[in-house]
Amino acid sequence: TKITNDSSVASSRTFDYVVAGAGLSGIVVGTKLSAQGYSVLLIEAGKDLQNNSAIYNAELRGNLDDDPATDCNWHYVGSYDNGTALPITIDNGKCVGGSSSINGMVWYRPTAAELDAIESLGNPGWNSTTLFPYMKAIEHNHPPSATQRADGANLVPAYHGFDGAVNVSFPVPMRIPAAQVIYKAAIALVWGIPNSPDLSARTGSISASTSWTIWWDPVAQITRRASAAYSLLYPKSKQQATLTVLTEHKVAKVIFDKKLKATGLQFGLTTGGTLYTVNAKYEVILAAGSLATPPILERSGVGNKSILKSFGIKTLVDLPGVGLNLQDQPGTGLSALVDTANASNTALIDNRNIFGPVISLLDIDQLFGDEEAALSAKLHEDIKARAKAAVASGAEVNLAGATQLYTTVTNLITQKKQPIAEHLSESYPAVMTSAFWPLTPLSRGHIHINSSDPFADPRITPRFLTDEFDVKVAVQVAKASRSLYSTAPFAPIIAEVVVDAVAANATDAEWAAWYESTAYGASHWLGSSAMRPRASGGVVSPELEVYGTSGLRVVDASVIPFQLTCHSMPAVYAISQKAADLVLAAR
Ligand SMILES: Cc1cc2nc3c(=O)[nH]c(=O)nc-3n(C[C@H](O)[C@H](O)[C@H](O)COP(=O)(O)OP(=O)(O)OC[C@H]3O[C@@H](n4cnc5c(N)ncnc54)[C@H](O)[C@@H]3O)c2cc1C
Repeated sequence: TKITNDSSVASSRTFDYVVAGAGLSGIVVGTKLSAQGYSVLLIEAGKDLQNNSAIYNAELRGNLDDDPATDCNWHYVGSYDNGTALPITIDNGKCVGGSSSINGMVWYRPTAAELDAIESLGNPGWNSTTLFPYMKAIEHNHPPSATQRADGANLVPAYHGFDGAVNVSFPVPMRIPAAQVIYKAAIALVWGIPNSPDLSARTGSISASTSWTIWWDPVAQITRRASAAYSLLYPKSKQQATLTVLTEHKVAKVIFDKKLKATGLQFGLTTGGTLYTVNAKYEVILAAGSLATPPILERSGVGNKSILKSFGIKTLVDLPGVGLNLQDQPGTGLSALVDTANASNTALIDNRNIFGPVISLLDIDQLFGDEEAALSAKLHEDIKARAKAAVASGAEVNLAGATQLYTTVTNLITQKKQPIAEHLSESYPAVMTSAFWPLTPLSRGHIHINSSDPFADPRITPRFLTDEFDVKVAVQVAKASRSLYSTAPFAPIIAEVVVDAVAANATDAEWAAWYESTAYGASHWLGSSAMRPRASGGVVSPELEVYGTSGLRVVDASVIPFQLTCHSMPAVYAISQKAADLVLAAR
C-alpha cells in the first residue's frame, strides 16, 4: 500500500475506484475493493499519524488536543439557527483512520428492531439479518480473562466475532472495579435496570461494563487503539499494491460527464492552492463522513438548487435532502465529590482515559415511570406538528418524508421500547462523574456549504435540543443521574452530592437551561445524506447511489437515516462492508 502526500500519485491519473476520505468507511471500502485486484485511490484531507502516541496508545487519548503535531481533529464551528457560533466546537477525525483515530472506542451493537426499521423506511435489504453478520465479520473479540471477569467484564459470544480485523476487548487491568460495583448497584436501585452480561446482547435497555476497540500489547505494555487504519490499512499482512492513499489533500468536488455519470474527483492540498483531477474508471465513492460528504455534493452541483444558486454553483441535480436530517446526541455530565479518605483509591478513581466503564441505556418506562403512558400518547399525537416544524426549520424536505421518519422513530421509542437515554458511569480525580445524553433525539439540524471556496469549512447547524421531547429526556436523565449519588451504594464514598450542576431544588426550567448551556455533541453524527426514498427527502438509494447520478455512491455514516441506540462504529463498519459488496456486485 502506498501512503503519500505527493499529489503526483493521483493528479491526472486513472484508478478503477476513487474514494473521498480515508476514515472508517473509506478504509473499509477501499481495502475490500483493492483486495479484489482493483486499483483504488483514497484521498484524505488529514495526515498519516500512525506513529503518534496520542493516536496509537488508547490511554493517551487525552493528549490529542494538547499536541499541535497530532492535528487529527477538524474542530468544526457549529452555529445556532441565527448563525451565532455555538459555545462548543465539533470534534471530527481528520487523519488517516478518520474519527476512528480519535474516538472514544466504545463498542456495542445496535438492536435488531432499529436495524429492521431502516429497511421499513423503504430500504430493502438493510435489516438486522443482513447487517449483523458484517458486524461479526469485522470484530476480533478477545474474551475477558478470569481476572477481568472478576472485575466486571462479561461476554455473550453469540453477539461477537472472533476472526475479524478490529480488536475488541476489556482493558488490562479493568477500570475502577470498586466504582463499577457501586454504580451497578445504584443503577439497579434507581432505574430498575439489572446489570447484564454484555451491552451487545440486548433487545432494548441494558446496563453493563463497556468493551472498547482496544487490545493489550504485551510487548510494548500499552493498550493499543484498534482504529480502522491500524486494523485494516497499516498491518504488514494487509498491504496491497493496488491501494494508494493520498494524504493532506482535500476533495473539492465530484466531476460528472454530460449524462451525470461521475468520472472523477477534483482535489488539492488541504492548505489550499492548485486543484487537480483524478479519474475513476468505474465509480466515485464518498466516505468523507456526515459533516463533509454533503458539502462535497453541494460543491459538485448536487443539492438544493436555491442554496447552490446562492453560492454561484450550477445545479446538476436538484436534490434538496443533501445536508438535511443531520443528527447527533447532545451530551453533558455532572459530578459528585468523593470523600477525602477515598480520593486516591484507584479501585474507585484511576484517572485512566478509556471513557465510560459502565454504560446504561434507559427506555421510556425506566426514565419516566408513571408519566410514560401520557408521554407516549403525546409523542404519537405530535408527529405531524413535529414534522411540520422540522420542515419549517430547513431540517427536513417535506411533510410526508418527515412524518414517515418521525413515525418510525416514535414507534421504536413507544412500541419497541428502544432506549431513549444513555448514561456513562465515570470517575475523575476526586469525583464520580456521570455523562449522559438523549439517545434517539427528535431534533433535526442541517449542514451546508458556507462558501464556494472548496477549502472553507461548512456551516453546521445541529439544532440540539430544539425539540421539546429531547429537552424532557435530557432533564430527566440528568436528574436521575444526580439521584444515583444519593443512594445507599454511594453513601460510603461520597462527601457532597453535586459539585457542578444546578441547585438541589432547581426547577425543570433551570435544569434545562443548565443542560443547554453545557451540552456538547456525543460525536455520533449521521443522517445528512440519508438512505431514504427520493420523494421522502433521501439522498441515496438502497444501493447507496446518489439519486439523479450514476457511478457515485455514499458509504459513510451520513447514510444512516436516524440515530441508533449504540455508538456508531459497529453500524458504520457494517454499512461500509455491505457498500463494498454492492460495488463489487455491480461489476
Ligand atoms: C470524538 C469522537 C468520539 C467518538 N466515540 C465513539 C465511540 O466511542 N464509539 C463509536 O462507536 N463511535 C464513536 N464515534 C463515532 C465514529 O467514530 C464515527 O461514527 C465513524 O468514524 C464515522 O465513520 P465515517 O467513515 O463516516 O467518517 P470518519 O471516520 O470521520 O472519516 C471521514 C474522513 O474523511 C476525511 N475528510 C473529510 N472531508 C474531506 C475532504 N473534503 N476530502 C478528503 N477527505 C476528507 C476526514 O478527515 C476523515 O478522515 C466518535 C467520533 C468522534 C469524533
